[in-house]
Amino acid sequence: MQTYSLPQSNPDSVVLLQITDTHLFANGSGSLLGVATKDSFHAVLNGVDMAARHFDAIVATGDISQDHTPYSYQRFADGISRWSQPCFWLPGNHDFQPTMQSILPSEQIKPHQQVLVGEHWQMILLDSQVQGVPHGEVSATQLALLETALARYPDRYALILLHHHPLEAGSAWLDQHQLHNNHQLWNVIDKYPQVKAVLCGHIHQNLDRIYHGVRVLATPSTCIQFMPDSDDFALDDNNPGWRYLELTRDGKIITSVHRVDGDQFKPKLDAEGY
Ligand SMILES: Nc1ncnc2c1ncn2[C@@H]1O[C@@H]2COP(=O)(O)O[C@H]2[C@H]1O
Ligand SMILES: [Fe+2]
Repeated sequence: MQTYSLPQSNPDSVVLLQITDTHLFANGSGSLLGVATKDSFHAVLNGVDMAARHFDAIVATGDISQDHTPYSYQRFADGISRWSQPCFWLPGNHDFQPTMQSILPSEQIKPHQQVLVGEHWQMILLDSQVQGVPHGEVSATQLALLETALARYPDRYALILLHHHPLEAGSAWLDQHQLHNNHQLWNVIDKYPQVKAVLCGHIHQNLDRIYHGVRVLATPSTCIQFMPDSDDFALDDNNPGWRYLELTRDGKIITSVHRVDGDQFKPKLDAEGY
């Protein structure tokens, strides 16, 4: 497995910017439940620029595309090209990996699944996609890759990234689409105390829990948001957002979710859906 080394610009910590669930289309006016996802994606990019907070890398945790087209991925690449920081991405249930890879190699977007982050951390990006269905599974190959990475660097704190949530988020309609073999992921994690957090997307909402002694974080989409703790499908009128994660030299994670201003990205339930 190829490993990427991300240099540490600040001796005390490394900062990641997480962007997730962009659901982009080739067609610039492509919309999901009434929200033009290119526009909301760019509103998040502009929000990050307004925040003017330093970050060392971008992590994009899946559902980059809604229509599987190569150009939808090019839209993502063009959007983040305003920044020079490297981007690490992984597939969600809506992604189509052949076209996702068709825009690589790219100067900025890296295909690596293992990243040595500064001096004290590593991050491991997993593929939890099951072609054609919304739920996720981590294959034996992905579990072996994770275990190999963790065993290789016992002295580095570990952040595991994947698209699907590896625990019940609290909404029945959504939890049917969680990581179906999450017990197998947790069986591996339980063996490696250096794992500090699991970071995911998919549920289009802010989640921050401790599970098996590990922090589990999910982050708002850059387009529509799902209502937390709702057993039936329900949209939330919270705005699109992003997350910063500061990984400190002593293994702490300082994280915050931020959202765009205004109300131009409120979804419409009766609009065209998934
Ligand atoms: N009304 C619904 N009931 C159940 N699942 C849905 C509904 N609407 C969308 N989904 C699926 O649930 C998934 C959760 O988020 P995704 O964006 O991955 O894609 C979504 C759809 O595949
Ligand atoms: Fe998803």
